[in-house]
Amino acid sequence: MASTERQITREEVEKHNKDGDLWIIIDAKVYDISRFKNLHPGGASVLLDAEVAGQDATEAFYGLHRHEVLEKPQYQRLQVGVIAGEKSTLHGRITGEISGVPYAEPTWLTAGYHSPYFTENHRQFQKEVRLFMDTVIYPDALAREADGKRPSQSVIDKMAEINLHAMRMGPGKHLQGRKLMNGLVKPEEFDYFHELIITQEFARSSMRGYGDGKVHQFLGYHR
Ligand code: HEM
Repeated sequence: MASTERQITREEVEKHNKDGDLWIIIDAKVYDISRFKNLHPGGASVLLDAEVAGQDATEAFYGLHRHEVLEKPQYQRLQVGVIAGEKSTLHGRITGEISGVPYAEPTWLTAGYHSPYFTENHRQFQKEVRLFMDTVIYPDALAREADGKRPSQSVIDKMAEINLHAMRMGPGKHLQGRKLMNGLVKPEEFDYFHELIITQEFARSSMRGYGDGKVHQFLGYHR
């Protein structure tokens, strides 16, 4: 059985509440932070606090960290099991997902908002661009941010395949005869609002801090 499936009771976790033998619960998952304690960027003392050591630290954790911290492999490895009979309820962003949080998305593209300019095709286009950003651009932006290298050729090729750069230049003759976004939008239907969506998606991904400057490099901007 993988260590992340091991069923552990809350009573058991409470026993591991001291320096050298330290467990905590975050969102029904049990983490052994005995050794990590001394490497914790937030210091060791907070982890030895009576309300944290051997306890459910979900609120304390989410008050101070982004969810993505727990998704990093070096921290995922700290998980030793799950609380018996309980289920995790918190998750990070779902790939390609359009946020339901009020004002997290451009209002004119949110469901129920009527606009004389934006059509269903624009909304579908937004979804496709978001999915492309999440699955193709982000992973490479993160990796290139870490190693300082240029965007991967494979990513540039994929961008060329859907004609992202051509679309980024806006509507016009240069789109004629090209297949845009796998055929989702016809060259003669492509308008400034489609272009706006692409620009917004790149800006959004930079704001989220995913490979910040690197995301702009994909569009040919420079820091
Ligand atoms: C498995 C458990 C934990 C991991 C992997 C972890 C990891 C980290 C990391 C990577 C940082 C650097 C900042 C960031 O990237 O967000 C950090 C900062 C911090 N952590 Fe934790 N942490 C854990 C549990 C906790 C708990 C339970 C507390 C509770 C009280 C805590 C309190 C803090 C504080 C006070 C900071 C400094 C925040 C700041 O400087 O703004 N951590 N932690």
